[in-house]
Amino acid sequence: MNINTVVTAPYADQCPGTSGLRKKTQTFITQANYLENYIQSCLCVVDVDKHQPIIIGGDGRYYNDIAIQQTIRIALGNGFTDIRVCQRGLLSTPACSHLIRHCQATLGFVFSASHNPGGENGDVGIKLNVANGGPAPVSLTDEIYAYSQQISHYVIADTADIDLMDCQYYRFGEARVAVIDGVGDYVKLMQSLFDFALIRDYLTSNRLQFDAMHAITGPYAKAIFVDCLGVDANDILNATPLPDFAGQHPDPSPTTAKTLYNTAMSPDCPFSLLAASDGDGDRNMIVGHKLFVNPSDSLAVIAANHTAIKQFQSLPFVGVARSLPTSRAVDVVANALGIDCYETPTGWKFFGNLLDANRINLCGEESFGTSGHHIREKDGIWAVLCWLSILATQKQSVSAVMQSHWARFGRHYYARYDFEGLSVQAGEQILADLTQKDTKSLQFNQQDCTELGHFSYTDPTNQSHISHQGYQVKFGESARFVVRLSGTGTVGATLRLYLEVFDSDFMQQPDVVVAPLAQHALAFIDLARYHHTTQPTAIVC
Ligand SMILES: O=P([O-])(O)O[C@H]1O[C@H](COP(=O)(O)O)[C@@H](O)[C@H](O)[C@H]1O
Ligand SMILES: [Mg+2]
Repeated sequence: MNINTVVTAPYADQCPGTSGLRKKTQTFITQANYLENYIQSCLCVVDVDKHQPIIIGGDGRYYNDIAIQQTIRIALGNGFTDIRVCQRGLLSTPACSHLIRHCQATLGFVFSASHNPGGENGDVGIKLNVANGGPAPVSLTDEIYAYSQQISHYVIADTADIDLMDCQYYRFGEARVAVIDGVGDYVKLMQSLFDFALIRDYLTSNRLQFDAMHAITGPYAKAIFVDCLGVDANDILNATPLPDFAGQHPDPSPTTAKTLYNTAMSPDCPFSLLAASDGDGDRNMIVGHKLFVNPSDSLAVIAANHTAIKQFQSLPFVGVARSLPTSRAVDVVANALGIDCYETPTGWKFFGNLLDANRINLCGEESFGTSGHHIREKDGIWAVLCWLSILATQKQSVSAVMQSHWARFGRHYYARYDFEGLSVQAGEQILADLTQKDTKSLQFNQQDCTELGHFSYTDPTNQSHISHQGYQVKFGESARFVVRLSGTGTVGATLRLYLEVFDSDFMQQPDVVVAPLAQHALAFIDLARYHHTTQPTAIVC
């Protein structure tokens, strides 16, 4: 095996966002060494035993094949001797997290831009996960970025493409590249965490519809829902991963998973539970007949019903965590259970240390992410299995489960308004100017503002500190809004406004309840000064 050293030069824009490096596909295609620079930077900085396994896969999107083959060559060039690549290159983010832990790997790459569109004109991303199975922490991504800014060369093996169709080994001197099954170990993990007999029995008289959105969860959904749990294969929509996701946006939301959502809202919907996952399989959307379950509520319901889930039956249920903009519905449950509840910045990487320290068993985010201590990533299919376990145990519909939850704990009405297409400068200016606001007379529904400011977080396990993670305005326990900039886009800036209003009357329309708070927040931000419209481009409600 020949190893070549290739001279290169830095790209200024290789700073990772909320979840890895995400750019337009064309950035990777047209800019020489763009991928290679970043992979080399990661491998130089990680400081791991090169004889331990590393895992490589992706969500099946356009450019995955090139990224995977080049990463194998660069890993070989850098002296890694145990490289494990998934069959056909297919690996979901949660399955990668599990494989890392299961094989005692030191790191894993998932090539995915998550819920962002794929194809030649879509997006490509590089997610790097570390030895605990979780996303690389900020300290590491900062170092990777710093390395990428002074890179002068990368090292690459002169080897042919590996055939990824079948599971087999390839030897290169003392190094081995193994093509492994990316699905089987994850299926075994799910079988160990849930009572499959209970769920299977429930599904003999109740139907699940699942939308894999032409993305990575198709093979996992077939193996779990169809082969193990007896779901009709026709009830798994868009189950074959396609490089361009059939031109769709692989985002599990009411607007993008439209067919499934419309089925749920139709009077004669035959399904008890409808669900979807995103490009790389870590997000989930849960819908019942005529009821969209807000992700923040989903987290609270799973916490309140954790005893219905086998995974949570054998260990003490000690704590939960949510990101700042996620509603406080789970806080109320944690309070009732007498357990800890942590508030972290947006991004799954902030949950890892809490999970490693056994401070929490369950965590989630408003952005359609939920997971437990079984891995260090959010997990779309796992969340669906949690809901199936709850429905099978309670023997009630999704809306009955929600109504009894709200009757007990009250309801946190919630919405997220997204304003896309801002310039980066305008986005940053809005957040900067919030600091200057006069807030003395700020009130909502006769309630004074009780707290406001930029959110900072000190990780209680290692005291690492991070500031400016979103601006929060609180009106006691009764209402709150948060403003932050998205960290997952690839063009311009997206401003997100998160709105939360608590009411014990749970039968109102969420959009109606949050509308006055939205007006209040938009006036506070003074969005019209920075952007041509105050109409959101998308509302998740
Ligand atoms: O894209 P994913 O599924 O990896 O999701 C990523 O981004 C989300 C926020 O996105 P934004 O910064 O745009 O609000 C985070 O909540 C999530 O932890 C992170 O993994
Ligand atoms: Mg994702």
